[in-house]
Amino acid sequence: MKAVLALADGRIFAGKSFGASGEATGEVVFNTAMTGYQEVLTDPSYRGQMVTMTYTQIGNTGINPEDIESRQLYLSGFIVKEYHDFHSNWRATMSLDSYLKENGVVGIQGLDTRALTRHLRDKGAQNGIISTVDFDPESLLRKVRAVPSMAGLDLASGVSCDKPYHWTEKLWELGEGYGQATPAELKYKVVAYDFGIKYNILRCLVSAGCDVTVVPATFPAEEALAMNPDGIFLSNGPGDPEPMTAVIENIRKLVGKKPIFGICLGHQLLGLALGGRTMKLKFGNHGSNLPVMDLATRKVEITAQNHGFSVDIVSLGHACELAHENLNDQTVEGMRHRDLPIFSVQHHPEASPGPHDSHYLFSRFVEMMETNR
Ligand SMILES: NC(=O)CC[C@H](N)C(=O)O
Repeated sequence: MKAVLALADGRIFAGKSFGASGEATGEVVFNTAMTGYQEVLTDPSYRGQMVTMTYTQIGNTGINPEDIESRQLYLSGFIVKEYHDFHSNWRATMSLDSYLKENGVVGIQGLDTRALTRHLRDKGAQNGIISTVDFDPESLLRKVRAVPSMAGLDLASGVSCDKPYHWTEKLWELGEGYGQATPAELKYKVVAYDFGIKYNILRCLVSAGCDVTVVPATFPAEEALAMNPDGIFLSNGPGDPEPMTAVIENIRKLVGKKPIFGICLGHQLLGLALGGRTMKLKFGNHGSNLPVMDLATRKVEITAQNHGFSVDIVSLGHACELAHENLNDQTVEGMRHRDLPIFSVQHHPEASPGPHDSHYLFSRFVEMMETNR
């Protein structure tokens, strides 16, 4: 079946339908990861976006019940060069096509994703529409131009959990699967704010010895502090951090009270709570092969990233120093508070998908909690 992708600036790509049929809109971004499409599909930070993979063959490893990063698929469309229906993987239980169909995610394949990626790099990430029912350029452009821009959208509130819960699952190990932590292993009490948290962050925290209680985005700071945690964690999540004013105000009440570690949206929210500004990048960073320097050790790590916004470090004045730098676009990759036990990173140390170079950040958080007990 035929499918088309129309971008808001008028560029149209023709391809074939896979996954669910119908129509979907969202901000089109490209992801440079060569593996891990299942983790990409279930990353809540992609809510409101349609993802194109720059890797050309997608579907070969099928879908398995283990590599999921949240309870559902959040992205609104999936764009690939060559979809492979014949999967071969000892863990696979179904095909990517069936998975997308079952979850109502519209896909398009057989288009020139290299041309699409170059277009997004030149013109910037922008809204798009995938359709298997309407092929009229005028009508498609009318529909895509009615979609609100990602800048200014608070999308995190809709993906957070409803009530607090406890998480005890550890990292995956070959031959073992996901282990469960015993109470004796969990030495540091952590309250983790869920703005669209990825499961592997929770697993990394537990494997590092954290006793994790996940709380909704709106959970009052006073109640979090009443739980007397050793540290607070601020998660990743979708959308623009700036309109999340109530959340930012709440984080402000936690600053100076407990050690804080933030990842991605959590890092951006922390930047805003500390008085800084955030801005939208031209096309952001989405992939699992992005070089970052830890400025404390001068070591370069290859990281997983998925963001379209960035913290302006200058806007934070003297309060925070730059701790990590993105070596591709020189954007702020991490910051450290000069006086308080607070640090955060823009990339995803939990990977999933991606290399484990940055796992050490979870140990840094634990050390910080230990020193500030
Ligand atoms: N992965 C994330 O937390 C993404 C943060 C934010 N939505 C951005 O696009 O920059």
